[in-house]
Amino acid sequence: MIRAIITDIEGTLSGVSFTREVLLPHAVKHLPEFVRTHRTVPEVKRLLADIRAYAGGSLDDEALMQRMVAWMSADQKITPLKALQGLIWEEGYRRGDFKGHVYPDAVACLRAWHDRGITLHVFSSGSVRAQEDFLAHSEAGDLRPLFSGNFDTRIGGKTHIAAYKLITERIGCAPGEALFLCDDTRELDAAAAAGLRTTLVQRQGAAASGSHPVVTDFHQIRLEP
Ligand SMILES: CSCCC(=O)C(=O)COP(=O)(O)O
Ligand SMILES: [Mg+2]
Repeated sequence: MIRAIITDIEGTLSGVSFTREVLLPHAVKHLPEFVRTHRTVPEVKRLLADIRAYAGGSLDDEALMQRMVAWMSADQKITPLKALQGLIWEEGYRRGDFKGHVYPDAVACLRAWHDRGITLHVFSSGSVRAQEDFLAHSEAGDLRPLFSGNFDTRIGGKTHIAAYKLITERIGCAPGEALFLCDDTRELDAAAAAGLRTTLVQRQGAAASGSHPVVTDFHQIRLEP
């Protein structure tokens, strides 16, 4: 029996184009000004130091800025970079520059599963803070009350089996009682290896499936074995 559902965001609950065409360009555009005005804020200072270390440690400020822009433009999922993006997006959501895109079928099913007593969780490369802002400012309103927990790559990489074991431990269910919904087969493979049930969400209806059940819409998701 499924007691917990864990969902990815980009490509699953939300369109890839929202990240690529709205969020990432926003972060790239506002990065220089954000760094200039926040570089002494302890959290930002620590994230910049972590990103510089990830880049090899030797880049000067200008080179680091160029590297961050290149990584963001390529949607690189680097944990401290994702955390920095989350801080930049927070201001964008607050100003009303955009709302989080969510597929209506996903919202309807999440509400129904929540009403049935299934707990809902997010596991995304976006930082927990970015996830919460996305849910709070979604096109369908504030979705945070539906969710019992959020996880980002600080718990482990999304292709790492250990991350899924830790998540189910934190949720307090057996791996086999959790269903992971995602658009990335490598992430689903890791979840399945950890013992979770899995479903591949292919919003574009593409062909590749492998060993995971495939849906194009949340209404097609089966919770029964
Ligand atoms: C709310 S996070 C915005 C999307 C994002 O930046 C991201 O990296 C999502 O990746 P996912 O793991 O959800 O595919
Ligand atoms: Mg995804």
